[in-house]
Amino acid sequence: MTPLLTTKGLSRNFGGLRAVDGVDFALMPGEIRAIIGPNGAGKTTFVSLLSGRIRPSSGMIVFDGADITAMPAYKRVRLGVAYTFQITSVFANLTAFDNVALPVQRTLTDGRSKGQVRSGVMAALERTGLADRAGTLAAHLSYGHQRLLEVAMGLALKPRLLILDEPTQGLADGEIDNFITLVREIAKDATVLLIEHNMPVVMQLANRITVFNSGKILAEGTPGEIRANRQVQDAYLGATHG
Ligand SMILES: Nc1ncnc2c1ncn2[C@@H]1O[C@H](COP(=O)(O)OP(=O)(O)OP(=O)(O)O)[C@@H](O)[C@H]1O
Repeated sequence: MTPLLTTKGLSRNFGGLRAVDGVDFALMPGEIRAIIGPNGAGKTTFVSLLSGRIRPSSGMIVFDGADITAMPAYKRVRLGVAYTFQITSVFANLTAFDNVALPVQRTLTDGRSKGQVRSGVMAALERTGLADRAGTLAAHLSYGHQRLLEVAMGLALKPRLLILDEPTQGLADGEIDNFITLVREIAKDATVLLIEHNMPVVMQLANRITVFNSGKILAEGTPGEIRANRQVQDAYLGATHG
């Protein structure tokens, strides 16, 4: 199988700091990949490079066989790379429906109709369980529902790769269970890359886990392999699960 996305020697410096340092990475189509690692390990910088939100200092990014290293973010969105954190800041004064209508309209480049927008919006709201909140102002949604609305906005772009940055942060336990179900559902027709600090979520959801430390990949493997990895325990898991 050919990877959906690869990086070669991907690096990003901030002044003298190598936030991402020579990363070789490959993501297979259809997988759910979690990125974990201590604070400041370079996780957000890495996914920001993939989405085009920031530019690499050196290295290369290939998506579906095309070199996208120099491609602006909006073109990557058209290719199917959606980064919720970047694209989908929820507008508090718009309804859930109108928030999702924004990315739906972006996907309908030629000849959009009201009916097409409506069905695209409702499909994304239904998948995230927000259909009955369509008319609610985003500001009046619970925090958990606002996070789900971000996912709905990402889904509305019909991504082939959906990148989620700490999607369960601030969710209640019951909402986390629903979120796990939702991501499994999304992964039936997309590849999912998520940065996640909640270890039970990572262990349940991920097919494979990539561990970042000091801008580099420290380890990669199945949840079982990562749990058993001494270096990972020392650098990260030990610190959070004493
Ligand atoms: N725009 C920036 N300017 C300067 N330094 C930055 C910038 N963005 C990130 N950094 C630095 O790069 C390093 C990696 O940060 P990054 O946010 O990618 O880590 P992270 O693994 O996502 O951390 P966290 O889990 O805390 O979100 C950190 O030392 C951070 O301070």
